[in-house]
Amino acid sequence: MGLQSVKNCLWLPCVLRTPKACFWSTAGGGLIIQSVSNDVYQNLAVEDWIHDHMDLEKQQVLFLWRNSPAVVIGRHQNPWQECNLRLLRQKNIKLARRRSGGGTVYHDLGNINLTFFTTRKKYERMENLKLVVKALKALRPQLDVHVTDRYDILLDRQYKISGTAAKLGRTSAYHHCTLLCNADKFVLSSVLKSPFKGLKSNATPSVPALVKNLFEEDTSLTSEMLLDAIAKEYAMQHQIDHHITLINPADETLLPGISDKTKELQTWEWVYGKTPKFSISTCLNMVYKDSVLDVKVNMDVKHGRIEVCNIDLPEQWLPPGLYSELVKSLTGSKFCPNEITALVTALLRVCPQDDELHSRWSLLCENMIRLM
Ligand SMILES: Nc1ncnc2c1ncn2[C@@H]1O[C@H](COP(=O)(O)OC(=O)CCCC[C@@H]2CCSS2)[C@@H](O)[C@H]1O
Repeated sequence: MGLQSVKNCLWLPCVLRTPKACFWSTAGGGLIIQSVSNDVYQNLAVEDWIHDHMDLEKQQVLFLWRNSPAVVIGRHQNPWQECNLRLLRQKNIKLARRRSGGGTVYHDLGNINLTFFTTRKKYERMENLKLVVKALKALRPQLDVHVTDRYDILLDRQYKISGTAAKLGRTSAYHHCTLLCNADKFVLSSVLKSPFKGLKSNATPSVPALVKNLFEEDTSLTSEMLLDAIAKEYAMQHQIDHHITLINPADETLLPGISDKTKELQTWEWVYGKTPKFSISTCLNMVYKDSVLDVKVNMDVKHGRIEVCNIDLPEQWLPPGLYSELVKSLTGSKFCPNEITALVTALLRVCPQDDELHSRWSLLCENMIRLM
């Protein structure tokens, strides 16, 4: 079944009922839905919505979704430690923090995401992954794919094609996983490299792996074929019809409260502010008038904000008043280039207009901002 034969929203005729009743009135033991959006925040919000609103005792759900380029970190991770934030900004790649634990992955349209929603009691990652492997094998029996004991799916015994994470609620749960079809591996590896040295934290570290795209192994495969094969296998195991119901995550009528969920996932406070406390101890090698100046910088960052800040500048390099103003305004600020740029620009404005001071200040600030 291609996308053209995908049935439109099954619950459209029942928008006047409560959302729960609405989902309820669809197929018996399960529902397969696919997002029409490629926005990572909207799609993660759909996960939250289903987790919070649906009665998964009555029917389990498989949610299929793909995102435009994004890096997705785990709930307890540190984005500065996990990826190259500067490169993400340059390339316009979104950064999202999901609610499940685990490591950092790269998404683009060449990567499929699958979310298996069940009650907490019925949550079974291995079964879900075996279902995916079975679907792949049904499509291409010669594929050498298997599930590892850390719930990755490997191709040819060594290449990761799928990573897993999960969220267990009080009564509901979901297990979601990726499937690399033809993602940009060059971008994947370059954005998942942190330039940071000297960062200390208790955040969950990712477990880097060699990755491969399924389409490298078989060029005749398409994402639609894979989605369809997975939907078929899921439908068979749940004894439901294998129609894929399209869902629009921007539809407040169908998913009341979804836009607030989407907005929350986009906030700085969620993406960066939820980072476990960390400290940075680094040395800025600043080239000034043909010599290299080593400036030690130590910072403690809590909730994404600078809590303690020490910059070890040579004496008299900056007027002492300006130095203490700098440290004072950095303390409490977001560890974020935009915020720091605004702050140092404002500080310089109240300083004497001296060329020498100006170039020293710019050099220091540029180096500090590059850290973030
Ligand atoms: N898209 C994708 N798929 C599989 N493996 C990937 C991907 N991107 C990066 N990687 C590799 O996995 C490691 C991190 O492995 P690690 O085991 O640390 O983390 C994971 O696997 C998390 C999977 C989360 C899945 C969610 C499903 C929907 S939203 S995100 C990374 O360093 C790369 O080497």
